[in-house]
Amino acid sequence: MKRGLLLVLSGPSGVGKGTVRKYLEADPSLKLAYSTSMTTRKPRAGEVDGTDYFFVTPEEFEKAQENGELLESAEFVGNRYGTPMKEVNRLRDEGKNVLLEIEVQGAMQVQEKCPDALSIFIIPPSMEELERRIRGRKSEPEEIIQQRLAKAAGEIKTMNRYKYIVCNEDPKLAADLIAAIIRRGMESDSLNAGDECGTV
Ligand SMILES: Nc1ncnc2c1ncn2[C@@H]1O[C@H](COP(=O)(O)OP(=O)(O)OP(=O)(O)O)[C@@H](O)[C@H]1O
Ligand SMILES: Nc1nc2c(ncn2[C@@H]2O[C@H](COP(=O)(O)O)[C@@H](O)[C@H]2O)c(=O)[nH]1
Repeated sequence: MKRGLLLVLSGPSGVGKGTVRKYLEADPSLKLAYSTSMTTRKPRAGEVDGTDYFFVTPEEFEKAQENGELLESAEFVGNRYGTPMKEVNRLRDEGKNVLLEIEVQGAMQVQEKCPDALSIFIIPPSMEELERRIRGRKSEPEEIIQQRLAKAAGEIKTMNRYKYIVCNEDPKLAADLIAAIIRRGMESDSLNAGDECGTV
């Protein structure tokens, strides 16, 4: 069986990564499996442990990191986030294309460890629109919104370190463009020849 791809979807908070992902997940031909991250952030209303994130204590996060269980990790606006590696490898071995939805520090770590990863950076149509979206979501207090927006400009400057850049003006169009990138990756023999992304 052909090993699945490793897909990295990154971009500033509020750009619409999760929204675009939902469109992609609705297409079974893409054989996507979402990698559920670990975080020390508190759950938002409606978020489910084990589905949206594995919500853990700082001590549990530290232990996972010390045990070498994380493919990548980062601190983002006061909380820690990381990708459990074992599950990523298991799903790829099953032929699934594993999607990481992560911020830029983690995306850089993955690109270094796994040069075959298909990395995609999502940009907003404008900074004003990014602010409208992050505010419109009403999921964070003002202080955190300000911190996330302050980070966004620096994050956008890293976009040329990704294989693809997609503007999310319309989420369905952005998802269609990303689906085309994934299909092309699925047809390539060189991308998923068993890269050494680390094992647990
Ligand atoms: N193309 C779009 N046009 C207008 N609104 C959008 C678009 N894409 C996403 N949104 C809205 O923007 C808000 C932020 O989207 P979303 O939560 O998907 O962003 P995110 O990048 O996953 O954020 P985070 O990184 O903080 O998890 C949501 O309210 C969503 O409905
Ligand atoms: N480096 C990582 N970043 C991650 C991971 N899981 C999510 N994220 C990113 O963090 C920010 C904030 O997320 P939020 O849910 O608090 O809005 C956002 O950009 C996520 O994509 C991860 O495992 N590693």
